[in-house]
Amino acid sequence: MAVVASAPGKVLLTGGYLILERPNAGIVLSTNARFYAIVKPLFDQLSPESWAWAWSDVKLTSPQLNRESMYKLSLKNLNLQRVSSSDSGNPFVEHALEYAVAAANATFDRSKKEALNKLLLQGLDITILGCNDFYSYRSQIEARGLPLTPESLAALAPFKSITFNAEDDASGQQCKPEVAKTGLGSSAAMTTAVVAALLKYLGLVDLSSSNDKETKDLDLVHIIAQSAHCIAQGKVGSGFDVSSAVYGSQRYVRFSSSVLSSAQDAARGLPLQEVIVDILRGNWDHERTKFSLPPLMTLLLGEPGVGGSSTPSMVGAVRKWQKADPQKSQETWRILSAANSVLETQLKALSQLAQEHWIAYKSVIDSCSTTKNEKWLKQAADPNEEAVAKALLGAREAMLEIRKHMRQMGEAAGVPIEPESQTKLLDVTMNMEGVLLAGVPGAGGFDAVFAVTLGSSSSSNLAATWSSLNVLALLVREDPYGVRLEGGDPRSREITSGVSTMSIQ
Ligand SMILES: Nc1ncnc2c1ncn2[C@@H]1O[C@H](COP(=O)(O)OP(=O)(O)OP(=O)(O)O)[C@@H](O)[C@H]1O
Ligand SMILES: C[C@@](O)(CCOP(=O)(O)O)CC(=O)O
Repeated sequence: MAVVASAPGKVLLTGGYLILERPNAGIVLSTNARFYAIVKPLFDQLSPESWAWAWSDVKLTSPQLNRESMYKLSLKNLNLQRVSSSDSGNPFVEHALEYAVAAANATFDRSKKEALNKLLLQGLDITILGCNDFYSYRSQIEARGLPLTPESLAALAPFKSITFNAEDDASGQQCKPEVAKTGLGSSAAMTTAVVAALLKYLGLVDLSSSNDKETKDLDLVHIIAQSAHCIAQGKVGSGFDVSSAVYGSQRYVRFSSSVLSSAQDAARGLPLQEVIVDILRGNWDHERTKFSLPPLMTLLLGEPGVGGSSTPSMVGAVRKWQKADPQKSQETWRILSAANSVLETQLKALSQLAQEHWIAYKSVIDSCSTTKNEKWLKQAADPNEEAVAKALLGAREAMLEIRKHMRQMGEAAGVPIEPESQTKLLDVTMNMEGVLLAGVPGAGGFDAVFAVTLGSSSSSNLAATWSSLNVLALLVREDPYGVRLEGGDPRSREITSGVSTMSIQ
């Protein structure tokens, strides 16, 4: 029987770079863009000779990249060996598989281990699929002469094939990733979906109910996915992307990287069976608290160019600057950290006001949705409305402060964190009626920008303005849910629900 799990992509609203160091926090919103993993047996029945086999056959298919790889998984030392492939493999899925099987092996008693071996001898057939929102389709839309609008995106066939970035960029722009992506964290969502589907398939987690057991299950998915993701990436990032893929929107403080030191040793030859025990027993000290946008606010993403930026090279440059100019960099980080906290506090205050004074809250949001920010305070008719308007303006001020110092950090480190073209776009965006905030998410650069709009009409107005500025408004919205089990293959769901009236193949 097939198991299908999915995990969401993310947008880091605050905390880019700072979140790499404890105890700095970041606000991360998960999205309705999801990555799916389908796991099923490769063979219908156990072959009569299979009892003598010391390996499991694994097939990994990535239809959007037109890739298929075959592996052998040693049942003795749990290592995965690629035996044939149309490409260079997928380190994220490969590590996810090794770690998930090792976790089952380390946890199960003898009889469960025998059942596990039998299941593995039936082989594993893994398919991975990412929603279109993870990837850039701008070039195809432009090439077909279609308008740069969300409607053109909605007309694309679901799970469309992915554009690779050209290796030699004619513009000479550095930092381009392998596939043309929007910056939603495809590798973290992919790793998390694969780990969840495998742990469920192997019988280590349940994931179908919401109780204490569910939290324990999610914690297990998290530590396995986080370890596999770091090792596959070859670096220990802050982990906000994996955490939001597992638990959904949240305020996040990173784990201490020492928890992964033994996994890093594994990359240098320590047996996986030993490493996994350390990972399972490790002191995972990350903090996560519930956070989502206040009511009547919409998260929007706009893609200003094609292909996005590669985070690791930007992080490297910022770290170099921190070493070269500790005094200035500490000062910038202090200001950024304070501004991040103010934005968080104002958004929390708005959620609170919505809860306690809904009528005043709704009335202010409605009137602000059609007016520019200079008028927001003047429109407030009583103290409660004034409190709402003040919190909205406080959030804007904090965002402007964050942008200013992120820009300065980029200039000092010599990397385009908020490059000039993005600054112009964000300024126009933040000055529109009904727009609360706009910024570059995460590490910044040329990935899609985000905006938070107020009320119902302002998001379509913003999409239309972006389109006139040659910016493609994506279909992505905030969706606070993390990893989950799915009822079936998402491709059959798309077909049966007859999603789009017209499909661009
Ligand atoms: N549908 C897919 N099938 C197989 N591999 C994929 C798929 N989508 C993305 N990948 C792989 O995932 C990796 C993307 O990782 P990378 O860290 O560059 O981007 P990201 O996780 O989206 O980063 P960001 O947080 O900046 O968005 C690439 O190696 C890419 O080949
Ligand atoms: C720069 C950094 O703080 C954020 C990167 O975010 P993103 O991948 O650009 O969304 C790196 C990290 O947190 O791992």
